[in-house]
Amino acid sequence: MARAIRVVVLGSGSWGTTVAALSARNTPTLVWSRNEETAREISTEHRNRRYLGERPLPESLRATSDLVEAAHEADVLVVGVPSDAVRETLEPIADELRAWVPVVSLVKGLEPGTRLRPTQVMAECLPGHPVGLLAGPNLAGEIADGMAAAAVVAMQDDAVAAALQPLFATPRFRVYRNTDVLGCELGGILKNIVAIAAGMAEGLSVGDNTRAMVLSRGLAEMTRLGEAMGASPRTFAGLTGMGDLIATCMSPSSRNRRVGEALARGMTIEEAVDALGQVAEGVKTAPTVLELAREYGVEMPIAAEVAAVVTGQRTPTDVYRGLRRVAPGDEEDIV
Ligand SMILES: NC(=O)C1=CN([C@@H]2O[C@H](COP(=O)(O)OP(=O)(O)OC[C@H]3O[C@@H](n4cnc5c(N)ncnc54)[C@H](OP(=O)(O)O)[C@@H]3O)[C@@H](O)[C@H]2O)C=CC1
Ligand SMILES: O=C(CO)COP(=O)(O)O
Repeated sequence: MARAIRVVVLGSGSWGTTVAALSARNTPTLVWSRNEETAREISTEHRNRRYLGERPLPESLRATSDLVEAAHEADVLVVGVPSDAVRETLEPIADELRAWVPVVSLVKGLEPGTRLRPTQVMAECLPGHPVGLLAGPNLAGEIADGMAAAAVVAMQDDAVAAALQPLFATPRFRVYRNTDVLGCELGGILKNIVAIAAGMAEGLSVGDNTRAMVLSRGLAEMTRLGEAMGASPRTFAGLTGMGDLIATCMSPSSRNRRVGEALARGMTIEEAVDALGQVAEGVKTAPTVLELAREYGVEMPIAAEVAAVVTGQRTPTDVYRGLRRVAPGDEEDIV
């Protein structure tokens, strides 16, 4: 009998641990933490209290703080560290992985400096491995609580995606497939910026019409950039686009939305990020996305306002007062 596929998850934050817990229900799973104490807590107490409180983790889920040991075990490698830590995490294990181990990104931010998407960084660090992602409206706490949700495994090769699907799926976690890796990845990255705008709106107590405007115009500019870069516009209407945008902008537990709310209440960006104690990818990604928008000749007025606030050039109040700055054009003018 063939042995079971072994999944290794790099990163023991809220989402890395939650995905590892899903996978551990289906197949042997090991999570790597850079923190020895967190690895011990997961393996022996079946908890990750810093990120998931008292939620119990499967007893079968093992953890290690030895990155090379983790790499040696992987039949499938899942990467769940923040975007600015992907390269430094993967470079040391490039020669430790077996050939052709599929790499699945959970990461929703661009690499600062290079402007590369996480799957591009992964392909650079781990040449020859199939690289894709798992994304969708997946707030970690809700999934760790067993609430129903859905996600997408995006891989260029649909056969690889089909093999990965059952590793993460549970009766309450539906996993779809998509071959538009670029569109699925950009959806998860760009919605974080709109979520900061939605958080600012929340902190300023705007009306529901304003909330809806931010979401729908946010989706329009996400789609516009995605199509200019070569993604399918249809992807942005799905789970990884509109789905993730709605979940993140509506949920008080979204870290990106919470940063926006804190800014609207007068905190500086440094205070807002410190208070969070977890990653909010939209903060560093907003200025980087603007550079991409310029390169592709695409208008992204919401991202521009968010970038101006997170870099301290404007306040949330100025931004919402400044909604009139850009004259409205044709609504259908997506590209
Ligand atoms: N949380 C969620 O609901 C979802 C998150 N995501 C995405 O998943 C990615 C990971 O986020 P999430 O788990 O939420 O983040 P958290 O902030 O909850 O955890 C980050 C994890 O990465 C580790 N880490 C941070 N910096 C480094 C580094 N330089 N080298 C190695 N490890 C590092 C942290 O270790 P330590 O604890 O030691 O600091 C921690 O284990 C992000 O891109 C996020 O956007 C995607 C979908 C849902
Ligand atoms: O990506 C997420 C939900 O799908 C998590 O969003 P936050 O990082 O804003 O919490």
